[in-house]
Amino acid sequence: MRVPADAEQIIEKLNEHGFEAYVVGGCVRDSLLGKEPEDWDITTSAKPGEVKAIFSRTIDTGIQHGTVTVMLNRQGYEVTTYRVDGEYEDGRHPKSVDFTTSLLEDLKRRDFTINAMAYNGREGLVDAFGGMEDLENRVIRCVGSAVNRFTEDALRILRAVRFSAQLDFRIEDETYEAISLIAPNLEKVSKERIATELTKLLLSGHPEKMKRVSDTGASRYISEPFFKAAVLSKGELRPLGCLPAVKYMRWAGCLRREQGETAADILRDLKMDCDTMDRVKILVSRWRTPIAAEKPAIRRVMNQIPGDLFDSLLCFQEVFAGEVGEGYGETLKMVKTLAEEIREAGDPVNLKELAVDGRDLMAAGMNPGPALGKTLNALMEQVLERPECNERAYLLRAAGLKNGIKES
Ligand SMILES: Nc1ccn([C@@H]2O[C@H](COP(=O)(O)OP(=O)(O)OP(=O)(O)O)[C@@H](O)[C@H]2O)c(=O)n1
Repeated sequence: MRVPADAEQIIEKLNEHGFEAYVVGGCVRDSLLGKEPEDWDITTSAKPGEVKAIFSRTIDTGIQHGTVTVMLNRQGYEVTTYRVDGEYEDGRHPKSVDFTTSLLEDLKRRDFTINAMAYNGREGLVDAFGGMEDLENRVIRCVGSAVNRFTEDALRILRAVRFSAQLDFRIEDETYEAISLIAPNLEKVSKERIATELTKLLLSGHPEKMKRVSDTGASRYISEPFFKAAVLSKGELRPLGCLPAVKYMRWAGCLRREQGETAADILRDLKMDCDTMDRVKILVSRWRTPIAAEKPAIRRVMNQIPGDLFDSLLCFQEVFAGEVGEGYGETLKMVKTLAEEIREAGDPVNLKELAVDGRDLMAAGMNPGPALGKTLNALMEQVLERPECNERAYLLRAAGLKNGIKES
């Protein structure tokens, strides 16, 4: 396994001071799968205070959970003391923590065999629970008793489905059975943690595995409104994988049968960020409406939604073209070509690009107030229809104002 030089250095330094240290968890799993790990976590026999005494630059990112971040070459490495923990309170950290002096004890309390391997240059791979075999057989299996692992942290139920979707692994029988049994505990897990897992699942290569969550009955304890609204039939979920792996696109795909407002409410309940919520709302409320293959109609849509969302909308409609209407795929091709031409020509599609603004109208004699906004919108409407009208003198005349007052 190729461990980055910085992580090696941290392990060696801990060794020099008489402590054990290994890279552990997701980074070991991903390396063995030939993927580049996002971050390298280190587990050690050193207590947080001892870690801090050894390294010159550290941050107390989770000292109460035994985690100290060691900074090396502007990169942060989470160094966590061997621990055996109780309930989890967020994705990585338990509420309470008991330290242990044994690597095996630490590995034993981890969720899945594929996540319970450690490695260092001296000892090689430490794989006490058959993680490597499960990686080879493409299996998600809890370490030891699945009931116990899920009882320690019910979010692990969703993690099991999420890893099976990310890696395209099957869930081993005992683990699968324990899901239904412990699922009621999901009711106590915070919405934020749940939403993070659901997002990872939706962004995975197999978002259709979301169906697993309802098959096991776990959906009932997560978000009734979401699972009621979500398109969950396997065939209908599969196209989600054709959408770009962009958070709001995948959520919108899953909630596409809903009204925009309802979709937003569901996401609000899951404590989703506002930007995602707004984008999902726009996509969900607009995607079923076909766009006519005519430039004014296209410019109007460009005017109505934020710039970067226009392409997302077309992409979304492309994936679900059959659901928009028969033959819509062909129309969409023309829409795309015309949209390209609109952009190349630099046609004005929003108020900022209009050749007059509120100040121009006031300088030409208009009083401030709602009428001014209405006039600007009416002028915009004209320009969306005929972009060649986007000329100051023409627009002022069209607004019923005398041209040139501003200059005089
Ligand atoms: N509820 C949890 C969360 C984490 N872990 C352990 O902590 C490691 C790191 O957790 P995390 O960073 O959340 O997951 P990764 O496995 O690294 O995967 P990803 O980064 O894709 O979430 C996991 O590999 C696993 O050993 C666990 O046992 N139970």
